[in-house]
Amino acid sequence: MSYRVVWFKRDLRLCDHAPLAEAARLGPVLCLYVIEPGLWAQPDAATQHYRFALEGLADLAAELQRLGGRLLVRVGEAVEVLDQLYRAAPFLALHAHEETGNGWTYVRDLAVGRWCRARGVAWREWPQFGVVRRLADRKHWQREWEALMAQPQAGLPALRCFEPPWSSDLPPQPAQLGLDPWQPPQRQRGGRRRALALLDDFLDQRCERYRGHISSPLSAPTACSRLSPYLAQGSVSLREVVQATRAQIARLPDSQARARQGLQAFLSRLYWHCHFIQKLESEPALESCNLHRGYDGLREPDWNPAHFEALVQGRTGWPLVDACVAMLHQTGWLNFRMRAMLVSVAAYPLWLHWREVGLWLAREFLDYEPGIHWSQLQMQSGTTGINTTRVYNPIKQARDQDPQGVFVRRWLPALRRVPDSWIFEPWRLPPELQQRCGLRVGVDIALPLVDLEVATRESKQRLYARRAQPEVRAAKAAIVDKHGSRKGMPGRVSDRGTRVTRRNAAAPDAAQLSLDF
Ligand SMILES: Cc1cc2nc3c(=O)[nH]c(=O)nc-3n(C[C@H](O)[C@H](O)[C@H](O)COP(=O)(O)OP(=O)(O)OC[C@H]3O[C@@H](n4cnc5c(N)ncnc54)[C@H](O)[C@@H]3O)c2cc1C
Repeated sequence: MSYRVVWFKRDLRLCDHAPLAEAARLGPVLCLYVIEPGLWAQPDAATQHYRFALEGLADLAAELQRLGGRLLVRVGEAVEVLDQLYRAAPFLALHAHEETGNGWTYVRDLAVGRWCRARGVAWREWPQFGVVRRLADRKHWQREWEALMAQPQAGLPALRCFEPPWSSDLPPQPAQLGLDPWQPPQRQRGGRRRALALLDDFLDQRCERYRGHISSPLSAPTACSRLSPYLAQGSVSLREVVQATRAQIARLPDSQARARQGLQAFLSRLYWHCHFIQKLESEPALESCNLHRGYDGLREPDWNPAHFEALVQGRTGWPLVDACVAMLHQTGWLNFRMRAMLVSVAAYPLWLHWREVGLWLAREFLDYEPGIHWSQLQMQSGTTGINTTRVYNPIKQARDQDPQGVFVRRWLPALRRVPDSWIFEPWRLPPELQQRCGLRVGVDIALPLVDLEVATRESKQRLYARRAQPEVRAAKAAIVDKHGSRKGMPGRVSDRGTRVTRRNAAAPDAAQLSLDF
């Protein structure tokens, strides 16, 4: 019997799944998920991502079973698995969503394409985000995003499942895939049911606190939607979330102005989600090379392993930075402002190149989404050439976002008894007070690695000197053209929180910097 294979990757759902809907409309379907050892061996992969995917797979398998279907899970490289399947039971076509993943998935997809051509199997792919393959020009991108989000969700016709020739493989243990077994004990758990519950709760209740509460690491965990890992694994589709949000806005009475503002701000994030992934889609090299090649060699020769190690261990000596690292390690999540601050501290006073820092954070973030992640890493490190430089001072951020030191004391228990006046600069504590608080500076909390003010000033000077070079300035226009946001994009406000005007519109992505209000 001829059938079509639907290859599930980071789209673990049945709802709004165009490749599945189309395959089911045409005839019998085999639903396949491949656990690819090569993918999990990449330096950006972590046990938490793997476990989260398995949790999503369990929900997907249960949903399929309810419809009388079955999910086939195989362990092996994609081309190998497809070839074995084809030899056992030839199929007509391979259906999948387009994936803007890391360099490894890009190369794997090329290999799958070659295999399909060699076997005469039709490979059909559908976009799952507002990301356009082979985009010629950014000018009309926003229109395309709107059109995709407005399309009706793909409905699933009755499923006729092709009975696979084998049973599913048992998923290997993370260690068998070469993964470090650590996973954050308080991380979010995967699966569509959890994603939908979070979405409902956010749209009904939590959106009221979205504006004004997403910058502080204290309020952000409940004020933000927390949908990011589910969007990254595709347990919900972006279109589902956009449409549900728009429907909720339309239902809200006038009296619910705060909720409406919150939801509108949230919608602008969903838009930026795709804006950033589009950058990686259009420029796959940005995962490992500076977007603006004029910044090559700026930080590379000065790699300081001691600075990197201190950052990863949460031993920079700046309490807010170390508390964020501690929270991230336990939960797998941080809000936008604290992520930006971490990267800024790494890139400026610690003068670390973004690539190693980005790999570490990719493993730490449960929601790792290569397109957003690498674009943000470069943006916060000043190597895109098109963004206003924003350098976050971790002491000022602590005073603004955690004025009573509640967050810092929660994640750094050694500081619990330190009085407020010293809480963000414990190295200034007089020795007798240190003794009274039971704190040994240099032991319980590290001494700062560098003088924050001096190191930040020097790093900015180095960056500005590079930026002022005529050839660096000259190359900027082409990057703006290819990657810059355009006038009229949702949430496009300047980095001082004001709307982008014609006068300040020259810094195309300045807008993004203020997205956390
Ligand atoms: C250095 C750095 C690395 C980042 N890496 C990732 C990553 O790997 N994966 C990821 O999903 N987000 C990343 N972000 C963006 C942002 O911090 C997270 O999307 C957000 O904190 C996730 O929480 P949430 O779902 O509650 O967000 P909400 O505020 O509820 O936003 C809803 C959704 O909008 C999207 N979104 C939100 N903020 C942004 C943004 N600034 N840019 C693009 N899309 C956005 C996400 O999909 C998010 O789930 C990164 C930010 C920085 C500064």
